[in-house]
Amino acid sequence: MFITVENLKKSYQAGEGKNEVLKGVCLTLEKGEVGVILGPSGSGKSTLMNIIGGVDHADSGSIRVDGLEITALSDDKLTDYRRNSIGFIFQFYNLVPNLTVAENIEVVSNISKSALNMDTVLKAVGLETKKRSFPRELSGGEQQRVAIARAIVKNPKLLLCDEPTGALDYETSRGVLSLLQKINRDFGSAILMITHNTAIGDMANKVYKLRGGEIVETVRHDETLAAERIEW
Ligand SMILES: Nc1ncnc2c1ncn2[C@@H]1O[C@H](COP(=O)(O)OP(=O)(O)OP(=O)(O)O)[C@@H](O)[C@H]1O
Repeated sequence: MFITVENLKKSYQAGEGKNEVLKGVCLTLEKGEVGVILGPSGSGKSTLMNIIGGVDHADSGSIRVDGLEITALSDDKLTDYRRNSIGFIFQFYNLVPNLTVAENIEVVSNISKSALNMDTVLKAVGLETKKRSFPRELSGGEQQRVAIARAIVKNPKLLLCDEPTGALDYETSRGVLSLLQKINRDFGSAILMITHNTAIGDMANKVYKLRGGEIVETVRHDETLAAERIEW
């Protein structure tokens, strides 16, 4: 198994008491699979993803990514893991406004051990001609493509996507989902995606439904739908 999350628990302090945000979450993903985490606001989706991405710490439980036990890593090793193994994509693209498209991508490729070639990545996201543009000169969909290029340039084992289409219209969303599907196919990165949109689950090999910090249902698809065919 490529990713195994076992009995993951996380609480935050809330006044005098504790807010139990993850109550023993388990999930698995094979190499190159797409997983979707569906759940209402506050169900713990971002917390789960942050812990898998090495941005936050669990209270207990285990996460293995390609044989590496994340919960046991020192801070330095966790930084290495975040820097080299994980690509992050968010709803709001988090681009640096005064850097060009190429420079935004270089911020990441310069510190990655096995960075891909800039032109390969720009071609993969269809932005060859926008290399010298600034984010303000791009549409929302194009900015998200830059964010995707920045995430994949490090050649990550796992792409973590938190509502990647949350700020985009219907057609642009489908374009971004289709691009993620193509990247999954061509680069072999596993994808774990958070969404409120149940229809997006149809493009995933596995759908995990999270409610109140627990996985209440797991759906496995033997066949996945091409993003262009998803409707909502
Ligand atoms: N750093 C933190 N400190 C304290 N509480 C937190 C922290 N991060 C998240 N929480 C709490 O954990 C709960 C789950 O938050 P989380 O962001 O994981 O939910 P979510 O399912 O991603 O929600 P949304 O869809 O609205 O983004 C919420 O009650 C939130 O207030």
